[in-house]
Amino acid sequence: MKFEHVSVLLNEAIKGLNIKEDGTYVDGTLGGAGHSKEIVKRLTTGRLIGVDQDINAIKKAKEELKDYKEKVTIVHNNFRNIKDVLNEVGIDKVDGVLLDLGVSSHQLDVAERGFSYKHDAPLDMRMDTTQSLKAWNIVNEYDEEQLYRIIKEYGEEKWASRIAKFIIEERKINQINTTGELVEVIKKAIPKGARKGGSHPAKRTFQAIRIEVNKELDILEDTIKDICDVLNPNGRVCIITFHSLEDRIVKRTFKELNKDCICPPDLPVCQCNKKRELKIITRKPIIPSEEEIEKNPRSRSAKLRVGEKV
Ligand SMILES: C[S@@+](CC[C@H](N)C(=O)[O-])C[C@H]1O[C@@H](n2cnc3c(N)ncnc32)[C@H](O)[C@@H]1O
Repeated sequence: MKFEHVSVLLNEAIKGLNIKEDGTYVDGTLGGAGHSKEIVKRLTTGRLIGVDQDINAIKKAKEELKDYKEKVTIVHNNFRNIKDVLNEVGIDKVDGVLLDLGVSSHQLDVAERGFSYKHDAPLDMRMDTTQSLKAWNIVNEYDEEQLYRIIKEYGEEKWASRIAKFIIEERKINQINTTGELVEVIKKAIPKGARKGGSHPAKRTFQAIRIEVNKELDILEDTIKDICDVLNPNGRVCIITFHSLEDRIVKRTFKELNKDCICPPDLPVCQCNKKRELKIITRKPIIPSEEEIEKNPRSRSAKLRVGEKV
């Protein structure tokens, strides 16, 4: 299958990175290399380190960036390991880091990856296919309380309690092996009246399971702090998120990094010694134009936040 992915907030992210032609940049989420290509085109003596945890994305990015080989280093890894990745390629500090979070359209479109409720496929959802935890393990091995917690928290699903209960009931009879079987259980759990209109009934639960499989939220705060550590002064971090849970973490972490002392106000002298590390460039997140949303409906929920190392 062709690797199709339309980059979201492309111009806005490139502008946000404030690219210097001799700078060093990291794209932590290479995907189809749409953003990376625009970064590398702007470099003369500069360098781009591209990272993705999905081996298919790595293959695609290598092909897309083959004309820029001398300026690009591509690494199959999780962006949570950004410090190790830079260490391994002998780089100490960088001038910008981009994270365009979530799944690519390609990952959603390849049925056998098991990300989509629109195709029937084994329950997988791993971005990194070398890891052992799959959606199958969550659906068939988590207890009711764990299922409820992730569906409620990561899916913000109103019917989380019923969905968790119905999954457990189904498991007493049959294992749930495919995305299609899971969709049927979710449909049974959500009362018919509540299913009219709006989004697909399985959308939120699938999002929740995907986040749990790939530990998408657990790693975000620490990664942003690590990014801040590796940025040169005036270096930029640009993060594109696709749902409110991710955006909240980015907003909160940027705010924390933007603060000086965080001691309780009644302490006469500062004991935390915390220094402001990041200036917030986007007070409000940048969102796609109506034109972009019309051309690429997947961009609808995107938000870009930009910070600058002080
Ligand atoms: C939305 S796509 C990026 C698309 C890319 N910006 C483009 O324009 O083509 C997200 C990519 O990030 C990767 N990804 C998500 N979380 C990751 C992580 N923690 N570490 C490394 N790659 C990750 C996914 O495998 C996917 O290929």
